[in-house]
Amino acid sequence: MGHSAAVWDHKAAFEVTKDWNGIDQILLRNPKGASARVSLHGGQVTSWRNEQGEELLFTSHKANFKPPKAMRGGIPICFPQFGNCRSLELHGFARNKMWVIEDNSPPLPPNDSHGKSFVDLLLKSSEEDLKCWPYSFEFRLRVSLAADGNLTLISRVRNINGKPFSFSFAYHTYLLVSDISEVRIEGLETLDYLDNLSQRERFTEQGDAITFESEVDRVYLSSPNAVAVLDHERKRTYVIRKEGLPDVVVWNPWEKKSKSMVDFGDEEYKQMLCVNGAVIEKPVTLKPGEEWTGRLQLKVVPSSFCSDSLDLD
Ligand SMILES: O=P(O)(O)OC[C@H]1O[C@@H](O)[C@H](O)[C@@H](O)[C@@H]1O
Repeated sequence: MGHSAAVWDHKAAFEVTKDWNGIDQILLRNPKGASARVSLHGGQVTSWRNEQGEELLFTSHKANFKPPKAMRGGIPICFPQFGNCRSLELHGFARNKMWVIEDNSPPLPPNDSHGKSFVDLLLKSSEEDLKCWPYSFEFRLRVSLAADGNLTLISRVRNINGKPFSFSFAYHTYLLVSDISEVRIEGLETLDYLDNLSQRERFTEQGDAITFESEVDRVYLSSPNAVAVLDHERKRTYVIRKEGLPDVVVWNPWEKKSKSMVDFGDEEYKQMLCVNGAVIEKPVTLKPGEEWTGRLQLKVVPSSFCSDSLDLD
């Protein structure tokens, strides 16, 4: 199909294989051996590995990869809503749909593909979606892996019909951490957040950095464009950079909720942390013909690269 994994000359370089449910998945590789996997089910990134082959995203051992539910882990796409504010299913339908590969996606600025291995996916509203959300859209997702191993997701949502619509959105990123008790988030201090554990009541973050000792389910509002997740035990830091995504969901189910989730191990909360980029408090409104773009870049740096030099502005 014109996309060979061996190609490395600024063209899309990917390989399509089947997962164990027979669903197409795309494998992206870079020349140094880093890789990422994207499933056509949900357009969900299911794996991201560094040059040493170490996995960087969490996937539950009890994850169910069978459609129509999104699998527990990786990076599910929440659209056209995050949460369950409307009559739609929780976190919207996009994560439960089959996406298609788009060979000639409308161009993005050249620096979005230069030197990267990438794939473009497309989701369009189906007859079934129109019954519960009567708006015609095209959702384009580019997933790219750069030569330095950084993973970038670019979402473009276009209104292609006669009436305006509004949506909320999140990349529900499940980061793999060594021990949740040893993890700290920087970049969200002093911000206001909505607490999902208190009927979305608004609070102001008081801590110098966010640490974990119980269930957390919050939406931090209007955050800076970079947030860092420091994993002391593994001596590495995830740096999340985002554009068009003002809010950040921070979620860890902790012990009790973990036990109530059928597709999640009782102890797995210790190894995962959802920190992401989202648009939740002020939904995006698109008039016919308008398009919205939301970018998320994930990068891992050694923790010796101390937070003072992370430049989280
Ligand atoms: O089980 P789901 O639908 O993937 O949702 C997982 C969690 O996602 C979080 O973002 C929500 O804030 C939680 O309330 C929710 O439980």
